Amino acid sequence: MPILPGQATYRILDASINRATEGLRTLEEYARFAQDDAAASGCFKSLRHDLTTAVGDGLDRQRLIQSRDTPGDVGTEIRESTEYKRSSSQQVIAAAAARIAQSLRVIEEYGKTIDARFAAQIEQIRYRAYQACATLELAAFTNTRVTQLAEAKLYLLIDGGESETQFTASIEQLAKAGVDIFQLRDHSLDDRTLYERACVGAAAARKHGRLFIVNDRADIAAAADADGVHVGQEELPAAAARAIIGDRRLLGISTHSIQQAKEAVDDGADYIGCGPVFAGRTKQFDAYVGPAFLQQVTQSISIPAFAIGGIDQSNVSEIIAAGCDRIAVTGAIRDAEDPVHAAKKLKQSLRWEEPNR
Ligand SMILES: Cc1ncc(COP(=O)(O)OP(=O)(O)O)c(N)n1
Ligand SMILES: Cc1ncsc1CCOP(=O)(O)O
Ligand SMILES: [Mg+2]
Repeated sequence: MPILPGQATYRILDASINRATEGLRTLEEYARFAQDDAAASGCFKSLRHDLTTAVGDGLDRQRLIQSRDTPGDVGTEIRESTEYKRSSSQQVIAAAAARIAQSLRVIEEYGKTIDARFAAQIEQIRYRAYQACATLELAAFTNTRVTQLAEAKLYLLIDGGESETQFTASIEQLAKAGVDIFQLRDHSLDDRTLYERACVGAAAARKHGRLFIVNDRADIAAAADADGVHVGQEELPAAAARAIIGDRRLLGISTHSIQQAKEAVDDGADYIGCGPVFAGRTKQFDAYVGPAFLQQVTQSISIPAFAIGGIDQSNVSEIIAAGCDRIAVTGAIRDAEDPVHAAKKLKQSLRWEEPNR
């Protein structure tokens, strides 16, 4: 069927309106279901609504529908190889944002040939869409776990406790006392109980804006929606753990030498554990790295590094003197007469203060 010039314009407009609406809907769903952000979701919904209203008022809907000729559209056969590839939700968002911007611009330009007032309305919608897309993209790219990790100083390795109730109560009390990261480390629990503790622990930590990591088990970390997993040198390799937990969860790796620390960075760790620094009651070792290793790490490693092993109030100053102000502990809090007080005191010791000059 030959296409009249006016019909071609309507055909372009129809395709672009559909594209813009689909893109807006894609972002609306992300804001609603992935970010639980009612304001952002509402913003995309009203953009969609305003676009539909502007089209209804400014264009002849019958002509739009009559111009549609999907089987005859030569463009449906042309596909870029990247068009079917989206390896993360961030890519989905970036693609949808680009589609919205382009299609609104097309509607505006071709709309000018029909009705200047309609084109001006679309221009306003386009500006609002730019702003909404930029805000959503920024939020999607910012991993709040990484931001929280960057600020964390006190990391506690904790077992599953006597019951779910006791476990969550401990996490809540210690989170208020200043523990920034909890790691569920319990080799005695069966998988089901470990998973259940991880679920309630992650929720309790999140309630107080703290992170919750699972020791050794990437599968349980992902299933329980924890913030990440911590693996040792003889456990899952970094790439395998990452494949299970995904890009948005944190990966911690134990390191015992500067080579291992550098490897961990290259392998994509978000943080490292450095130790064992001193002898402690929780786990026995044949050798200890001492504060000298911490000095090497603070001089050459850029990701957060937590000193671990036998650290308590009596020797935390040695860690700080080595240039490290992040510690991971078990016994210092677990075995204290007053664990909340012990956590508060450790946290105070880690606060960086401007030295007198
Ligand atoms: C923060 C942190 N650092 C080091 C370790 C030790 O991990 P690993 O060497 O795998 O030993 P286990 O904890 O699995 O016995 C850790 N768990 N956390
Ligand atoms: C799991 C682990 N890995 C190195 S040291 C350590 C135990 C930490 O516990 P504590 O602080 O009681 O020495
Ligand atoms: Mg381990």
